[in-house]
Amino acid sequence: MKLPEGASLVVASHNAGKVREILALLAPFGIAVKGAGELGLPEPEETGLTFAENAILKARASALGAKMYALADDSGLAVEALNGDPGIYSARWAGPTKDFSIAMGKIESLLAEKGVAKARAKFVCCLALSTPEGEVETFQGEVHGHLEFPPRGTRGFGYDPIFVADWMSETFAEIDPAQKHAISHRAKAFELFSKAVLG
Ligand SMILES: O=P(O)(O)OP(=O)(O)OP(=O)(O)OC[C@H]1O[C@@H](n2cnc3c(O)ncnc32)[C@H](O)[C@@H]1O
Ligand SMILES: [Mg+2]
Repeated sequence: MKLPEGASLVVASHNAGKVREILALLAPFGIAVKGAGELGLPEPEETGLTFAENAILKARASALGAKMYALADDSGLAVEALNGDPGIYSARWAGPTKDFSIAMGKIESLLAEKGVAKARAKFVCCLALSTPEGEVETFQGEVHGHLEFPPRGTRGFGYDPIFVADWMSETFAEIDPAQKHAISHRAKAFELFSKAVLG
């Protein structure tokens, strides 16, 4: 589907780190963008069992609520030695206070119990675009790498301080945001989205 000329877009996310990245990725396209928070849209319960199901339900909730096109992002970190956990539960592992040092510590202890060092992991991002009527399309991207402890860096958000992409030595929280946008799961999903929807 194509975004109609002059249509504005709601970014259906309540995560400030994600919204910042999505706005940076959208910036070159000159689209009027609004945040789900500023429109007072609720944060729906993420009852899906896949990234795509959750991205779709978030996009639809905002699109139908605002009567606008809405772009949602469901993403997370999947650790190979933990059978893909925390995966779609990545936000929930940080608990109600959204403390990612807790979530990263939990991953570190589970890996230590299994005796795994430099665990293979990937970030996954599924973007869903919904029309104001609730018709949806999804776009998925991944970036592969490994985990290093203790966490390093102050940039980025969430699990960035423990993730090192293949061919890199710094964590996603240490690199420049422009470098993250060149290779990230979100950037790869966004490339598919922009070609299909904005191209
Ligand atoms: O649902 P919304 O409102 O968009 O915000 P959220 O934070 O709850 O987002 P998700 O449900 O998609 O949960 C994904 C979690 O995975 C983590 N995550 C996703 N992308 C990431 C990235 O680029 N770097 C670090 N952590 C990331 C991050 O901590 C998120 O909270
Ligand atoms: Mg969420």
